[in-house]
Parts: sequence; C-alpha cells; structure tokens
Amino acid sequence: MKETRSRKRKREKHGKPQNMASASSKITKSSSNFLDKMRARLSGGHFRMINEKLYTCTGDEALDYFKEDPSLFDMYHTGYQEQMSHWPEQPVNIITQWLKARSSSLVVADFGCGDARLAKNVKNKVFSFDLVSNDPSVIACDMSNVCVTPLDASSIDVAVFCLSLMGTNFPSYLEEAHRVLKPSGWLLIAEVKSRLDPNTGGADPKMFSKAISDLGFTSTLKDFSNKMFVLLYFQKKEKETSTRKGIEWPELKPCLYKRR
Ligand SMILES: C[S@@+](CC[C@H](N)C(=O)[O-])C[C@H]1O[C@@H](n2cnc3c(N)ncnc32)[C@H](O)[C@@H]1O
Repeated sequence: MKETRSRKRKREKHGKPQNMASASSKITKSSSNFLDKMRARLSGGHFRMINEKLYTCTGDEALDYFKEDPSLFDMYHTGYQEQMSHWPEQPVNIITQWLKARSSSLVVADFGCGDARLAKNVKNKVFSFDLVSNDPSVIACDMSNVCVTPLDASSIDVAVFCLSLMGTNFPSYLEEAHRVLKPSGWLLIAEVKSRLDPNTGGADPKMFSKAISDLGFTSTLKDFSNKMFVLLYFQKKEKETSTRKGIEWPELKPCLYKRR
C-alpha cells in the first residue's frame, strides 16, 4: 500500500521508520550481505593459500597435505570454480571439443582432473586422476608416482594436463604421461598463459616445448591466441629417443590469483 504524503511528513517529523518490520528486514538483509561478503572473503583467502601451496610443493607433499585434511580439496575447488567463472573460455571445454571431433574409442588419461568434467562430457574411456577422489570415477594419486598410477606402459591414446602442471616436480608428471602413452599418442597441455609468458616473468615457451620434445614428443600445435591460457599439443615419437637425464626444464612460476 502506498504511503500518503501527509503520513510520510508526520512519520519523518517524529523520526519513525516506515514500519518496523521492513526496517528490521533491511537490517537482517544488510547483515546477511555482510556475513556473505565476509564468508566469500574468507573462502577466497583459503583458496589462494591452498593454490599457492599446490604450486610450491611437490606432488607427494600435495598428496600428504590433502590426506591430512581432505576438506581443503573442496575449498580449493570452490575457489577455483569461482576464478574460472571469470574466464571467457575454459580450456577443459576446448579439450572436450578436440576429443569429440575424434574417435570415441581413444582411451584418455586426465591428469589432475579436478571435478572430472572431461570424463563426464565425452564418450571415451577416461581414466581420471587427482590428489583426492570425491567421485567413484576419480582415482586418487599423485600423478608423478608411477607405482600408484595404475596404467600400463603404452596403454593410453591421449594424455591431458589441463592447468594441472602445478607441482614443482611437474617434469615427472610428463614423464609418467610419456610412459603410459602409446607411440603416436597425444599429449594435450593447457597451461595458464602468464606461466609461459617471458614478458610477465613466465618461462620461455620454446624452452618448455623443447624439453617436452627431448622427452620424446613432437610438437603439433602451439596456440597462444587465448588471453588466459596457452594450448600445447604433442605426439609421442614412434621410437624411444629420450635419455631423460640431460633435459633442461624451465621453472614454471606459480599462478597466484589476485584478491577480487
Ligand atoms: C587447476 S585444477 C584443474 C582441474 C581440471 N583439469 C580443470 O581443467 O578443470 C588442477 C588440478 O590438478 C590437481 N593436481 C595437482 N597436482 C597433482 C598431482 N601431483 N597429482 C594429481 N593431481 C594433481 C589438483 O588437485 C587440481 O584438482
């Protein structure tokens, strides 16, 4: 119901609120807004802390970290999805499209699968690996540990690393991919652009690509067109050429997210 002018004047003269119910509902709303903001800030802070930890430790340290408190994994992924919602395009969708354009008989290993979105969106057989398994389809392991990743040598057609080369020992993840891939099998890497952009303190993408080639791959695609991530695709060489020892891997800097 609309308030008449004279009533409004009277109310204002006596300094009374329009009605107590709506005033208290405004207070409740603004305090719950405040609490929501505080919660979001807190969980954003937790996300950034866990994210930094994952980029500055080895895979087995990260595994222990989540084993001690598996709830940190959900906290990380809630924050990660929030960050991703600001990206115009998600690399996992591009990789999904790549797979959909090929035979669904290709067997895939998704290293650092997160919520296993890739497996959920293609018909292929996908082995999904991550440090914690919140889904029966996800195998919990440190993907650098060849004894734990339950895949035979030369058994996989496509190995995917979508923003998952996080640990300081990331070369060992790629070595594991090399082991499990069939000759001519595909290695698909999506990585945060700033990590491979020398203009922003990132690694030289040529050096990164060269190290992967030295491991026993041929580069087939380098796509720097997206603002947020780069795509680097390779195929495993038919013949074993790598000695692994002399490979010069560049350092990949952590991708630290800013407070929004
Ligand atoms: C940035 S998220 C990306 C998730 C997913 N690939 C996507 O594109 O949505 C990276 C994932 O890699 C996982 N990860 C990092 N290091 C790992 C390791 N050593 N072994 C297994 N998973 C790892 C993290 O737990 C995290 O879920």
